Amino acid sequence: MVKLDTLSLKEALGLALENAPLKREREIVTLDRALGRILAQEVKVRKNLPSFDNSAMDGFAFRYGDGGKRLRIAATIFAGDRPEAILEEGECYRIMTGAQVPADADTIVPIEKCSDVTDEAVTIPEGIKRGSNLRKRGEELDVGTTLLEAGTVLEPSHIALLSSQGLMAAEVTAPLRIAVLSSGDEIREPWEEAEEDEIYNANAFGIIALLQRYGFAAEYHGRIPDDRESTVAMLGELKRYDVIFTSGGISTGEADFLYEAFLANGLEPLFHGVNVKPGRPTMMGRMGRSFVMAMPGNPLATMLNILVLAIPVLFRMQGARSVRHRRFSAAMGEVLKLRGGRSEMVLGRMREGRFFPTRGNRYGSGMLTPLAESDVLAIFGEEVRELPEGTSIEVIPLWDAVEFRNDSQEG
Ligand SMILES: Nc1nc2c(c(=O)[nH]1)N[C@H]1C(S)=C(S)[C@@H](COP(=O)(O)OP(=O)(O)OC[C@H]3O[C@@H](n4cnc5c(N)ncnc54)[C@H](O)[C@@H]3O)O[C@H]1N2
Ligand code: MOO
Repeated sequence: MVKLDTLSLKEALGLALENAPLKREREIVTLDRALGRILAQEVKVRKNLPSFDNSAMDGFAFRYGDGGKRLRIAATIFAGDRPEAILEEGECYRIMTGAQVPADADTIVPIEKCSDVTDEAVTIPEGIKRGSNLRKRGEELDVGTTLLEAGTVLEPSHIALLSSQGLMAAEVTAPLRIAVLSSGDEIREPWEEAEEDEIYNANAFGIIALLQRYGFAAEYHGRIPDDRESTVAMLGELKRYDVIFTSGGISTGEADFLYEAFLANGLEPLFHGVNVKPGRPTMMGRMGRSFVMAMPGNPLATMLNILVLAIPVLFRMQGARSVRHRRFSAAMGEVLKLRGGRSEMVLGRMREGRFFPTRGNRYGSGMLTPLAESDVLAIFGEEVRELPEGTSIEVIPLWDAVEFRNDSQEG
């Protein structure tokens, strides 16, 4: 019989992040397909932003020293014009937003701040600061500097930045190939007929959807057979996948031979057993070039451990430069007592900055409904036994649980 490890959640996550193999293959995608993909190489600035001095306002461009004077309008400059510098003494330009500012003007005042505006002349107010409303060439981005680093997870802002550089495609890491399998004699697929003593497969499609939520595509590979030999054979066929998810059959029970079947296929386990509730039997390791993540059968345990342990690892494998759980501070909305001795994941809902444990934290890891009633997750350490109302804690939003940063801290 297998004896489970008692790694802390933090140690388990650390081990997995360190040891999960990186996806090396790359591909080029057009920017309309690049959202959520991960840059495979640094992109440098190739066009200054802005690329010419221009006006931030519809108004008048003048020499700073002429503030407070009445000036003749020498020319009107529109966006797209290529104006010459033609100012004589006592003159200014009428200028539109985004239009080039000639070198002989250095300050811009919006039209609504001026007085006595006619077609020929304008009175500029006093006290306008030198350089006001002038967007200088290169002030935002300078040619040759780094625009985006390798490992950036492309957000809408990044797509806009790449487009601003005249780029229409990006080199990103190829998507991870992910297989999902389930195990258990009692499991029937949703399209099969389940007797009273059989249960429908909730995990496989829950897992696939959870992965999709975070931008990963997975294929359902079916049920693991009930006997040892065919299981060994089936796992042996999975080596073309980068990641293999299973749910169930990984605990210490008589019928839980999944672990041995992985070992028979060359699995090098990183850990089997995490000191967390729920999720105790979770196992991860490398099998050839594949990374195996065997999750517990209990549906809630599977979903929460994928969120907490698997999603950050997938981002790392996919090439993300840094990934961590997104955490918000909150206050306990009511007292919470815990058993202690094991980290505990507690589902809850937020109301006005306060955290309310779902059903007073009285539910089992075999259930699914608590997840549907919750929007955040709090994780408490092994030493925590009581959290009085008002205690400040951190919560992870369930459906937006990761963030990407430059610093290398994970959590
Ligand atoms: N002696 C011990 N027994 C158990 C321990 C332990 O440490 N010592 N851990 C318990 C914990 S915690 C969990 S979690 C379960 C996990 O066991 P397995 O990963 O081997 O999972 P199964 O026994 O196969 O299934 C558990 C439970 O989940 C249901 N299940 C499985 N797959 C699905 C699916 N695809 N869709 C819906 N439901 C599924 C299954 O019917 C069982 O009810 O072990 C405890 N026991
Ligand atoms: O820890 Mo088990 O994973 O309670 O459900």
